[in-house]
Amino acid sequence: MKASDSTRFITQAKLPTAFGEFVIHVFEHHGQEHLVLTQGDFIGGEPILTRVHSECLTGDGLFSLRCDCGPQLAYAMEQIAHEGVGMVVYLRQEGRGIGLTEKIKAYQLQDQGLDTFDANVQLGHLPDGRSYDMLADVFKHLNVSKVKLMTNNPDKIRSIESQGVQVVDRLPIKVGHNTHNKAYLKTKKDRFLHLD
Ligand SMILES: Nc1nc2c(ncn2[C@@H]2O[C@H](COP(=O)(O)OP(=O)(O)OP(=O)(O)O)[C@@H](O)[C@H]2O)c(=O)[nH]1
Ligand SMILES: [Zn+2]
Repeated sequence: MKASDSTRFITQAKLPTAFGEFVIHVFEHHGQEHLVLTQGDFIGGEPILTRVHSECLTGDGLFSLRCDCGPQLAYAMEQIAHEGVGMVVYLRQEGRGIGLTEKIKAYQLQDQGLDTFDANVQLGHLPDGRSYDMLADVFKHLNVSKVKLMTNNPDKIRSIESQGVQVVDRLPIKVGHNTHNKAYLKTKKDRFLHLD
């Protein structure tokens, strides 16, 4: 790995939240900031309850019902607080890596009848343009080698394992279903092969 490919730890601070006190860690990879919220002490070798969450400004910050991101994030933080130990890796990969403006363009195409997969393709993007390469250094910095991963996305599990981190358990995360995101969630199962 070239030095420029590595993920650098920048700083950390306390972050009191509605779900208890976390520590927020800032990392930098290719000029992009990524965040990790941790709670509790990580004991080397213990599997850590983990959510690897992709940025969704509309869902995480603006209460959008088009997706399930906001409730998934809240659920993950709640579960971590319940366990007392865990982390949310918050990757700044808005719109599955295509960015906010392109995601809203994809929404416009979905308003016209395309599904989320085809909308990305029509705009000239991969259906899912995310990469998880930055995670190896992040996990190493935090001394995490095993995770209990909250996800329905099989790609995410494979990508994380390819970074040398063992996914010892996969915990489904099924919250935030509503009438507006019914088709979106069906497409995730049918075309992105998301798990139950
Ligand atoms: N391009 C695009 N991105 C979207 C759309 N809806 C949500 N996103 C983005 O998708 C990402 C979340 O991906 P999801 O497929 O919901 O979930 P996941 O992270 O793959 O899987 P889980 O771990 O099970 O939640 C976020 O970056 C959102 O901004 C959409 O219609 N088009
Ligand atoms: Zn979302």
